Order: sequence, then C-alpha cells, then structure tokens
Amino acid sequence: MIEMDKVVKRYKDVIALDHFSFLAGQNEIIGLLGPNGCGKTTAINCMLSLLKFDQGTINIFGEPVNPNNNKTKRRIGIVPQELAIFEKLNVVENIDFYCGLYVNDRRKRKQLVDEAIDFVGLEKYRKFVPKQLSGGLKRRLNIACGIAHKPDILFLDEPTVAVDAQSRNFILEGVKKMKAEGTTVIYTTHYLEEAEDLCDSFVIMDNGRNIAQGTLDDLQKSISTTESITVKFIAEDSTLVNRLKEIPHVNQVIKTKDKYNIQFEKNHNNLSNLIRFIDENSLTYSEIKSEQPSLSNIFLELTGKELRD
Ligand SMILES: Nc1ncnc2c1ncn2[C@@H]1O[C@H](COP(=O)(O)OP(=O)(O)OP(=O)(O)O)[C@@H](O)[C@H]1O
Repeated sequence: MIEMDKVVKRYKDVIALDHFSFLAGQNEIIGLLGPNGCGKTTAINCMLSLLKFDQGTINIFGEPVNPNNNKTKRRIGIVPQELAIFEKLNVVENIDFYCGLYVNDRRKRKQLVDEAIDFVGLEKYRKFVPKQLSGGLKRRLNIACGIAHKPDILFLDEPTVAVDAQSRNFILEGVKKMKAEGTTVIYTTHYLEEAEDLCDSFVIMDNGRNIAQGTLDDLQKSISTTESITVKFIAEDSTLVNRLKEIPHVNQVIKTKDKYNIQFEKNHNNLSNLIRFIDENSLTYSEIKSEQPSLSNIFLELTGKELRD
C-alpha cells in the first residue's frame, strides 16, 4: 500500500528525513514510533504529498505520490494530532463537511456520516457544537471526520493524548474495527504499551532514519537483551544486587520495591544460571518470572532513549 524508499527531506540545514524507507502492507496497523523531532510528521506529510522531498521515491497504491491525484487522496484519511474541527458547526455538520471533500452524493454522504457517528459513539451528541463536548468527545469527533469517507489508508497522529479512559477505549476498539474492515492504519503514539497492544508491526525512527522495522518478535530478536527475569526473594540483603550482577551474561539488575529485575543477554541458559546461583547461595524466593523484552526495553536499547514527551 505504501512504499517509501530512501527519502531525504531537508529544511535548510536540518535533515528531517535521512534516507528514510518504510513499507506498509494491506490491512495492518503499523506503529510509527520515535522521540520528539525524529521526523514522524515530516514522513507522514511527505506520504500525504503535503510536503515536497529532496530525494527518494514514495509510491502509494502502486503510484508515485502526487498532490493532484484526487483518486488516491480519496482513499486516504488523516486524523491530525491538533483538533481539526469547526467550532461553529455541530457534530453532524463537521463530519459532513470533511466527508463532502471526497463524496459528492448527498444521500450516500448522509449514510456515511451516520455510520461514522455510530463508529465513534457520538449518537447522543449529534447536534452538539465542539464547545459543548469534553476533550475525549472532541477527539472522537476529530476521528469521525477523518474516517467517514472510509479510507483504505488511515494516518492517526497521537489520537489518545489527553483523553479519558472511556474515549481511549472507543478509539482503540475503533482502530481495531477499521483494520478488521480492511484498512491499513499508520499510528503514531508516545505510549509504548498502547502500541504494543494495538499494532501488528512497528517502525522505530531516530534522527530521520528508520532504525528498525518489524513485528514485536522481529524486534525482540534484533536486540541483545532478550530475557528479563523478575524474582521476589523471601530474604535479601544489601549485597544482592551486586552479587546478581556477577551471574554470567547479566546486562543490568534493577531493584524495585520488593523485586529484582535481571536483564540478560540473549542465547544463554539464563534461567538455569540464575537458579543455580539461588541454590548455591541458599536463597529462597516466592516468585520468579521470565519475560521477553517489552517494546519499551527494545526502544531504549535501539535508540539509547526513553520514549517520553
Ligand atoms: N517547517 C520546518 N522548518 C524547519 N525545521 C523543521 C520544520 N518542520 C520540522 N522541522 C525539523 O525537522 C525535524 C523533524 O521534525 P518532525 O516534526 O517531523 O518530527 P516529529 O517526529 O513529528 O516530532 P514530534 O514527535 O515532536 O511531533 C525536527 O528537527 C524539526 O525541528
């Protein structure tokens, strides 16, 4: 659906995209993740042909992007991070306005607007203007405006920032439903747990480059830390952190309130080594859990940064 190959975009001296490549297939949710200023918005704006780029190629639906290609534009939806709704128009009128940019037939549009309202759960608020809606409801309206024309590709930029739990659930369930109906979703967020639950695959960006792309499983295989074991000891002492660090292939030991999180390098018998250490030191434990690294661990290892605003 989207093929972006070695795209370079400069703003004078700033290289916002540095040979950035990106692939999106049909019917998947791709998390586009990266620290502030890494180039996500620039990449999206190039894909939407809102920005010209200096080098490289971008094909969408098999054709080079082109701002005058209305046929392609009709098949794309965008929900920007900043709310793009009209204060003077009510819920129905706002959605109808955006849908009208793509669909001329009034009867068809009425049906699409009704479906979008149903989709984001705004039936009770049809005649409300934005100032009568809470922040979460405004975000849902923003989404309805971007999806009413039923795009094949949808760009969602941080849709759950500052929304209440109920609206957040509506939004995430809605994204899953769109995927089930065949839409490809490009999703940017700073919430890695949310991305991990929602997305089928991920692109990790840093300094304008695609530094890793794949499923969680692919990314887990690409980093050196692959196993994180958490232990709750029954008796402990202040030397334990340093002693645990002596176990072969330990990268890091983090002590939380009542547990020890031990991060190991991949491809070693880490659990067996840890259990041997516990036996040899006559330690006892009430809990032991081995986990694959989370998206947050992967992000930290690949970029050396935590993904925070
Ligand atoms: N119009 C512009 N003129 C000059 N520099 C720009 C412009 N737009 C973006 N930049 C720079 O390009 C780089 C990439 O910016 P971009 O907005 O694409 O990042 P981002 O990943 O979307 O950031 P955020 O997560 O904060 O939205 C940054 O260094 C930014 O300062």
